[in-house]
Amino acid sequence: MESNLMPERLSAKKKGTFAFKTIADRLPTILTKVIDTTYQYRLKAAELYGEEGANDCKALAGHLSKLRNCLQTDKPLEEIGDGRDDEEMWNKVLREETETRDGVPPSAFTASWLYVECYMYRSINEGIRKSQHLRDFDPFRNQKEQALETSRDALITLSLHLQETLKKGAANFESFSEVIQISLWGNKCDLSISAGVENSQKISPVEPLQRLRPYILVNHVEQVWKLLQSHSNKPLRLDIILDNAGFELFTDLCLADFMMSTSLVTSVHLHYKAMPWFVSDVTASDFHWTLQQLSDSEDKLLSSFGNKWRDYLKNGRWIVHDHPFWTTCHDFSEMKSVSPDLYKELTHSDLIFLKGDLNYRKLVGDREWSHTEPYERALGGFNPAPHCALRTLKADVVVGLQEGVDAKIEARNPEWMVSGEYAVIQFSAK
Ligand SMILES: O=P(O)(O)OC[C@H]1O[C@](O)(CO)[C@@H](O)[C@@H]1O
Ligand SMILES: [Mn+2]
Repeated sequence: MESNLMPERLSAKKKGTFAFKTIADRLPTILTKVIDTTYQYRLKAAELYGEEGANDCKALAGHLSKLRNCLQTDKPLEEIGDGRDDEEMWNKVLREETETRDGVPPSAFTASWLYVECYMYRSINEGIRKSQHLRDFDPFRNQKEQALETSRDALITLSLHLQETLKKGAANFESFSEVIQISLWGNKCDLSISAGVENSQKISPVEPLQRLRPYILVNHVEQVWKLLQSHSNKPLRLDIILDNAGFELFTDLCLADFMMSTSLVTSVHLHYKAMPWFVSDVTASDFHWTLQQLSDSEDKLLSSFGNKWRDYLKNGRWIVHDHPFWTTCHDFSEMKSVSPDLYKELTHSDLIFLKGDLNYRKLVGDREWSHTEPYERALGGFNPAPHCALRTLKADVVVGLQEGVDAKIEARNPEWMVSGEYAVIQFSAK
C-alpha cells in the first residue's frame, strides 16, 4: 500500500509524462491491434469451432472495444470475472484502490500507471478466458514468432560466438561480462515499447558491445562476478526472470548455457508468464515453441543448441516456472505478503537475474524516486536472494545514479529514459 514515506507512483494524472503518453496513445494502439488480430482470427475460429468459434471472436472483439473505450474515456475500471486463480488478487486491489479514493473506483488517468497497464493485459486475458474455444488464443503470438524469425542472422551470429566462447573452457571476467551485456541489450527487442511494431535484432549482437559500454549507466557486473567466485566450490542455483520472447529469449538461454557450461552454476530456474503479457513477454508456449524452432533449424549449430537446451529441461538441470504473481499488478516489495510461496522459492536461489523494464519498474515500485536514490532503499524490502536487474530504460523511473549523470544525459538526449538506448546492470546483495 501507499506509504507517506515513499514518493508517489507514476501516473497519467500528469499530462506530458510518459505514463500519460502510454495510457493516452500507446495502450489504445496496442489494443486496436489486438482487436484487429481477433477479428482476423474469426474465419480460422469458424473453421475450427464452427459458428461458436466465430461468435467467440465477435464477443472477444466486443470485450476489447469496451476495454479500449473505458481506458480512453477514463471510466471506472471494472472487476475481473473469469474465475482464474488470480481473480481475487486483482479484485482485492481494485477494492482497496476504491477505498483509498473514498469510494471512487480507479480509472486509467487517475490510478497508477503500473496498475492500469497491467490491468489492460489482465482484462485482455479475461476476454479470452470467457470464450468457449479461444482459451489458448494468444493475440500476440504472430508478432512474437515473427520477432524470432526476423532475428535469424543475429541468432546465427550469437550461436557462433557462444560456441567459440565455450570452446575456451572456464569462464573469466571478460567472457562473463560479455554474455551479460549481450543479454542486457537483448532487452531492446520488445514489442510493448514499439507498440507492436516489428522490433527484432537486425545487427550483430556482439560487435557493438564496446560502443554501447558508455550507455550502461550503472554497471555492477564485477560485484556479480565476485559473488559467483566467492562460492565457486559449492553448487549454485541461478534464477532468470525472463522478459521478451524472440531474440531476447535467445540471449537469455545463451546466458543460462554459458553459466552452466562453465560451471559457474549447477542449475538454472527460468520464470516465464502465465498469460500473454506486455505484447512480447514469454509464455510457456512461446518458450517451448522457440526451443522446437531451434531444434528444427537447418542451421546445424542452432539446432544443436536447441537440442542441448531441451535435454537440460528433460534432465532437470533447467527448471521452468510460471507463477501467477508475475502477471499481477503488484510490485516486488509486495511479493512476500501477496505470494509468500514464490518469495520462499526465490530464497533458494543464489543469484536472480531480472530482465527488462517492467521488472525494474516493479523492483522500485514504479515510483517518482530521485535518480540518485540508493537502489536498496527503492526495493522496499524485496531481497529473497542476491539479484541483478538487467534493464534497458523504457520508462521514466531510475535510481542509483551518480549525482549529475541524469542532467548530463538529459542535455544530450531528452528521450534518454524511454528510448531503450540506456541501460543499467544493478545488483543488490542479500
Ligand atoms: O519488455 P520490457 O523491457 O519489460 O518493457 C516493457 C515496457 O513497455 C512499457 O510498458 C511501455 O509501454 C514500458 O514502460 C514497459 O516497461
Ligand atoms: Mn516485456
